[in-house]
Amino acid sequence: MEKDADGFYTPVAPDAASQAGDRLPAPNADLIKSTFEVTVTLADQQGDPNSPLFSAKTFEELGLHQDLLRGIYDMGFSKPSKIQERALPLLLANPPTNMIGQSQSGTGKTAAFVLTMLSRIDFTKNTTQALCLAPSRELARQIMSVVVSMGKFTQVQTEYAIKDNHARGSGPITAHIVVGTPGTMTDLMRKRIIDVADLKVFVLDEADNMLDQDGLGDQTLRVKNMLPRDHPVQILLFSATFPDHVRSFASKFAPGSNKIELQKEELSVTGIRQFYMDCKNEEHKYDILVRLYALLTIGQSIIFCQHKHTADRISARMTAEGHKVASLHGAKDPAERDAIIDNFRDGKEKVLITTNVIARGIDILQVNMVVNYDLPLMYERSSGSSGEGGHFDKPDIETYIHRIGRTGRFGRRGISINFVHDKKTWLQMEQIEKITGRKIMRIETNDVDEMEEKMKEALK
Ligand SMILES: Nc1ncnc2c1ncn2[C@@H]1O[C@H](COP(=O)(O)OP(=O)(O)OP(=O)(O)O)[C@@H](O)[C@H]1O
Repeated sequence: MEKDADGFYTPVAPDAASQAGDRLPAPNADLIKSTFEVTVTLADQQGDPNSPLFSAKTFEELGLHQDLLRGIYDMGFSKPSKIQERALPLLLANPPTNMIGQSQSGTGKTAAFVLTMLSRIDFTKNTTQALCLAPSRELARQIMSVVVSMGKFTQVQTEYAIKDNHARGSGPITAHIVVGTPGTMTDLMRKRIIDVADLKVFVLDEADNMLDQDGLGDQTLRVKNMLPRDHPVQILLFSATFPDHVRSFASKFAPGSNKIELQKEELSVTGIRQFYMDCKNEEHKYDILVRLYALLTIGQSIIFCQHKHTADRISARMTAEGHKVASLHGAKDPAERDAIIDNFRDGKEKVLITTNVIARGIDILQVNMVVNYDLPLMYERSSGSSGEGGHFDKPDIETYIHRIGRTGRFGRRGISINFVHDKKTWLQMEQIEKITGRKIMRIETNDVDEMEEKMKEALK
């Protein structure tokens, strides 16, 4: 079969809150009352998408199986969030329709697609019927924990497609739902360890990243091109961001989709107060981070660096100086990565120094502070004739939105602090401020009391 210019084959139709500090921000907002508006575009252009018929105020009215409703309530959810209210009626309708769903970080996208996967499984068959891909093993493991919690009262069987999880020679996977990262998923499908003949739902979480040609696009497309072509598979793409350059590819990847979109100026939630600190130079950034330590441990915090070696360097230095911090990045081995994120999730570590590996999706409610030790930058290829080389000069707006979205989850308050240390980084931050339309306030670096005051105020 021929592939087209975009590499497609014929398109297929349609916590554990824990022992963290005692001054945590309370979930102070009911998301159902949230002010952000979404635009709903229906695939078949039939009906008024703003009619109440297309939204669900309660989980009961979705016609879910009793076992799934029990799972939802057991997780402590009482009402659908805004994205769930708008997306679930469309996701669960028959015949199944593809969906491109966008809503801000921490607003409940996971539950929307997990419920869809669970509600479409035929539990009388021991075959794989839903696949879900995520950009990191940490996120795949988190999604799996939602599948397991929500499916607690069903007979759902699950399996991972992440590195080092499926022992060599352990035989075919027959689990109903497989969650993983694209490289391992491709590998297991190629070796026919995963058989997708009965597949009904295919989900991409963090879909803009999963489809980006500079990201995981090629690997994701390989998985897509191995899906069955003799029956429709419902394709669901979810993210808080869908930059213009992936939007049209996304529409081709999930043809005939219903779409839920955010306005550009509403990409990040209002509960996150954003600050910056003027540092004198790289070394001063380190000094400031150390001075912030007491504040970082009020709740939990994530410090983002551009490079693995920076994360390792500052965590080693802080540890040597008697501070308790952990570092996590993609060069660590899988078992170590799992232990580090699990300890952080359980509140055993309060400060996590990391890279973009956990910039997306990670949901740890106790995280009330995010520090951009380095601003997120995008790799730009040189326009020269050789096409070789490139540079990191432009701010990566999407990654910024996802990074700060690790705090302020589901209506909670959180703060983010950017370290700027020269003209270039200042201009990059100015660009972020302009594009996201959200004010970034200055905090004085040599006045610790003011620093503490402003932060406590922001978390109230
Ligand atoms: N209806 C609900 N009622 C109460 N809590 C909910 C509800 N839906 C989701 N949550 C909680 O909200 C938090 C954020 O949800 P989730 O991780 O799905 O956000 P997200 O939209 O996928 O964010 P991101 O864009 O960062 O991936 C989770 O802790 C989840 O348990």
